[in-house]
Amino acid sequence: MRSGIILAGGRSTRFGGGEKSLKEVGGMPMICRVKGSLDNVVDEIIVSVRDEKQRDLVFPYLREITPFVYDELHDIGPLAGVNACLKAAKGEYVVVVACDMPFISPEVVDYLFKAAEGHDAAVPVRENGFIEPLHAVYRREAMIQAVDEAIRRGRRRIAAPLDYLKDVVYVPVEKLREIDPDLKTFVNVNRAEDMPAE
Ligand SMILES: Nc1nc2c(ncn2[C@@H]2O[C@H](COP(=O)(O)OP(=O)(O)OP(=O)(O)O)[C@@H](O)[C@H]2O)c(=O)[nH]1
Repeated sequence: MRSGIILAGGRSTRFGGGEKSLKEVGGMPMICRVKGSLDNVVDEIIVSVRDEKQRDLVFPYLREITPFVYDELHDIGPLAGVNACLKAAKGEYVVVVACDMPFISPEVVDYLFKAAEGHDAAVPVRENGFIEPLHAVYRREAMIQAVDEAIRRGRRRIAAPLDYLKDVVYVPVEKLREIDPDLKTFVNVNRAEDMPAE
């Protein structure tokens, strides 16, 4: 079984003004686009929000996306969402993505699931060594322990748990061009000016 975790508990401080995940790209809120991209590649989707208040305020019309999972730890950033959702998920493998990646490719996600099979994770890596831990597949049980360890050591960077996984497959991003030639799957909207025209 495969699970999909969509992280949406951020405060969108760089974007400024309003809930970033609900900003529309191509006439659809980004988070709905992300969900649509995962629908056919995973067996369940979990949306990670900070707390019930955030869900009620900003996702009133996304209630069909269940379950929502709330952070158990606060003010530590995305790792809090990963931590809570991994425990709620049922899949042996999970894909973790951000809500602000409007062009996620289902084919790339499927490729990463297959690459992770029998390993602890499949994480895209760029030629310059930059990795994409928020567009990656993890073996859930191994990642639960790795995230716990990172948090216990006070390490909050989203890449920190990788140091505690034994067997990570790094997938060259260039290899993924065979599936997604323009690598739009990694487009990440952090600021208002990052919003695609499409
Ligand atoms: N559940 C949860 N998700 C978070 C948290 N912080 C960030 N995220 C999510 O993690 C992903 C990456 O977040 P960032 O880019 O670091 O933060 P952001 O809120 O999107 O934007 P900034 O506030 O401008 O940094 C996004 O999908 C966020 O919604 C958190 O504290 N809890």
